[in-house]
Formats: sequence, structure tokens, C-alpha cells
Amino acid sequence: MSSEEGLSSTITDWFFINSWWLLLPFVMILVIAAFIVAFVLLLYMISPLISPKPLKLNGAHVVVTGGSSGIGKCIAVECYRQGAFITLVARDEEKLLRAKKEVEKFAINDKQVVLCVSVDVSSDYTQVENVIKQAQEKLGPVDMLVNCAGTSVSAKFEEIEVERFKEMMELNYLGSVYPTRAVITTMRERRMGRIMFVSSQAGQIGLFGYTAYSPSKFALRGLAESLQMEVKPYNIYVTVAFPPDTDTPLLAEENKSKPLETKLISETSGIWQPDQVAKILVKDAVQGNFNSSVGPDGYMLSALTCGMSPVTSITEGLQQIVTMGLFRTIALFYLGSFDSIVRRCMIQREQSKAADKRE
Ligand SMILES: NC(=O)C1=CN([C@@H]2O[C@H](COP(=O)(O)OP(=O)(O)OC[C@H]3O[C@@H](n4cnc5c(N)ncnc54)[C@H](OP(=O)(O)O)[C@@H]3O)[C@@H](O)[C@H]2O)C=CC1
Ligand SMILES: CCCCCCCCCCCCCCCC(=O)[C@@H](N)CO
Repeated sequence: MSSEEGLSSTITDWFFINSWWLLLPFVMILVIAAFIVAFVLLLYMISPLISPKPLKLNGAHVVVTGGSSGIGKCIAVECYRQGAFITLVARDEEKLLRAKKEVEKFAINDKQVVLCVSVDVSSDYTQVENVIKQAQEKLGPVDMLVNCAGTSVSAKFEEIEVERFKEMMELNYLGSVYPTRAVITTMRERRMGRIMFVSSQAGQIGLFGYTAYSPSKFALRGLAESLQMEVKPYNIYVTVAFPPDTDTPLLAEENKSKPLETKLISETSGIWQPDQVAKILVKDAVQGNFNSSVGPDGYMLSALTCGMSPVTSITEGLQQIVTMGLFRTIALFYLGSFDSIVRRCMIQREQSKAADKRE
């Protein structure tokens, strides 16, 4: 072998080994592309999880429908003690004035105002729009609207007058649509705002005795989800609250005619005080959380029924992913016990009917 041949084969080997490097740019492009795709996917997953900036209640204008009693009144107090200006909306003027005096005790500065507006939130949209306009003229644009006006009926399906089904939808559902409709345009223009809908645990689970009430509370969730998707780019955050039984005049009234089954089933998540409930609801609305639940059963119910509802924090999303199967397992036991409550009550009723006949 001549030295020339040896040299050329060394050059060929050298080129052969090192020519792999020519592929390097392509490999790098592939790796970078993969990273970009992964990053974009991650951004997509993370983007709905980014928490909004909390609302400053100090100096904010908060409108509370149903603010003259129960949970609504406690929400007004909670906002007032954080420096907000309040508009209380309800029908009964005397009750409104009494509530105003109670709320005013919690002032933290002498500029704060409580305004009372008497209107039926469920009957005529134009009226609702007018009173909201008046309130905005006096206390400035609405920063937070709390839709808390509502009522309930608890009885067996065939014992509820058919008119009541319509009333429930009118007050609990339309009575939340109208005030929301009246504030949303200004909120959009200002690119800020909070809207709370007060649903109920009976708006997450259908229960014995709530055939008229539950659907009106489920409806709020559909409204809230749709609206949230529309207004999120305008920095407006929607909250749906799902309180358990709460010690208010409404619960006292409801208890007068409530079927035993409903009482026994609702006891599962206990009876809460309205000020405890209000604190949790206000905190969630201020933070812009979509879901607001009260107590351990409320927490489980919300994780279990999250469906396609928006998430407002990474921990919330992770908790839902991890706990859903476990909570469904627990829920099956609850459902079993509710069925047995209903069956036992039925047997008891039939026995006492038979005894009555014998007498
Ligand atoms: N208490 C409970 O156990 C639970 C209650 N909830 C929900 O919380 C909300 C408040 O309940 P709660 O505080 O117990 O009830 P209350 O009966 O104590 O308060 C209801 C408020 O709504 C007002 N209201 C009623 N009807 C109208 C109307 N047509 N137009 C304007 N205002 C009206 C009332 O004033 P006025 O009558 O003068 O108009 C009152 O201020 C309701 O939506 C209820 O469904 C949810 C879960 C549990
Ligand atoms: C893992 C699964 C956990 C399941 C827990 C189930 C608990 C069910 C309790 C439902 C209580 C409903 C209260 C309705 C209150 C209300 O809206 C009325 N009082 C209004 O007047």
C-alpha cells in the first residue's frame, strides 16, 4: 500500500465518522421543536389556572340583592367592615332600613355609605336596571354584585303547587339574571368586576323535597359558567357559592313544612351560621374563585361536581384530579344512606297511616 492510498483512506474514515455532525442541526431543530410544542401545551394547561388579582374592597361599591336578611345581610356586613360602600336591594323597606342600621355599626371610616333600594329583582327588568343606575349615580360604578335574593320551597313533588315551580325560576334564576345584566356593560367597559351567584348545595345535588328549588339553583351554575367564559378576557370574575343549610329566617320558614326526609338528608352537612358562610363567600369572590364551597361536605361536593367548570388555581385543579375517584366512592355510601332514609320514612308513614285507619 502506497502512502498516498493510506492518506486517502484516512481522509474517508475521518469524513465518514465526522459527517454525522452534519445531522446535528436537524437533530437540534427537532429537539427545539419538541420543546416548543411541550411548552405551548403546558401553557395551554396552565393558562386557565392562573389566579386573578384580588379585588380591593376598601372604597369599592358592592351591591347585595337580598341584603336585608340572612346570608345577604352578613355578606354586606363582611364587605362593609373591609371598607366597601354598600347598596342593599330587597322589597320590604322597613327590613331594609333595619339592616342598614345593623351594617352601619361596622364602619371603618366616616366616608362609608349604606344605600337602600326597594325593588322586586324578579318581576321587571327595566325597574331593576333603573335602580342599579340610581345606585351607580350615588355610589359610583358597581365593583361587585352579589346575587343573594332568593327563596325556597321544600315539599314532595306532587304537593307543590305548580305556580311555585315558576316562582322559583323567576326569583332564584331570573332574579339573578336581571341585576347581572344591569351591571355587566359598565364592568366590561371598566375591565373589572366581580359577580357572585348564591346557589346552594341543593344546586349541586338533587334531593328529596327540592324538586322546585334545586333546578333553580342548578340553573345558576349554567349561567355562571357561560358568563365566566364570556367576561374573563375583560377581567371580570364570576363566583358561584354553594352554601349548606344556614341558620336564617328562610331556613326557619322552610323547616315549618319540610319533609322529614329532607331534614335528615340535609343534616349531613350540618347547619351553619350566616356570618361564617358570608366570610367564606366574600373571600372567594374577592379572590375571583369560580367555586365557593362551605365545610368539608361542601368541599367534597364541589370537587366531585366540578365537571367543565373553570379552575382558578393550580392547587384546585390538582386536588380535583387526585380526589375525584375517592370522593365518588364516598358519595356512593352517602347515596346509599339517603336511599335508606327515604325508604324508612316511607315505611313509617305507611305504618302510621294503617294505624290511623284501624283507630
Ligand atoms: N338559608 C339556607 O339554608 C340557604 C340559603 N341559600 C340561598 O341563600 C340566599 C339567601 O338566603 P337566606 O339569607 O337564607 O334568606 P332570607 O329569607 O333570610 O333573605 C332573603 C332576602 O332576599 C330578599 N328577597 C326575597 N325575594 C325578593 C325579591 N323578589 N326581590 C328582591 N329581594 C328579595 C329578602 O327581602 P324581601 O323579602 O324584603 O324582599 C331578603 O333580604 C337564597 O338565594 C337561598 O336560596 C343557599 C343555601 C342554604
Ligand atoms: C363526597 C360526597 C359528599 C356528599 C355530601 C352530601 C351532602 C348533602 C347535603 C345537602 C344539603 C342541602 C342543603 C340545602 C340548603 C338550602 O339551600 C335550603 N336550606 C335553602 O333554604
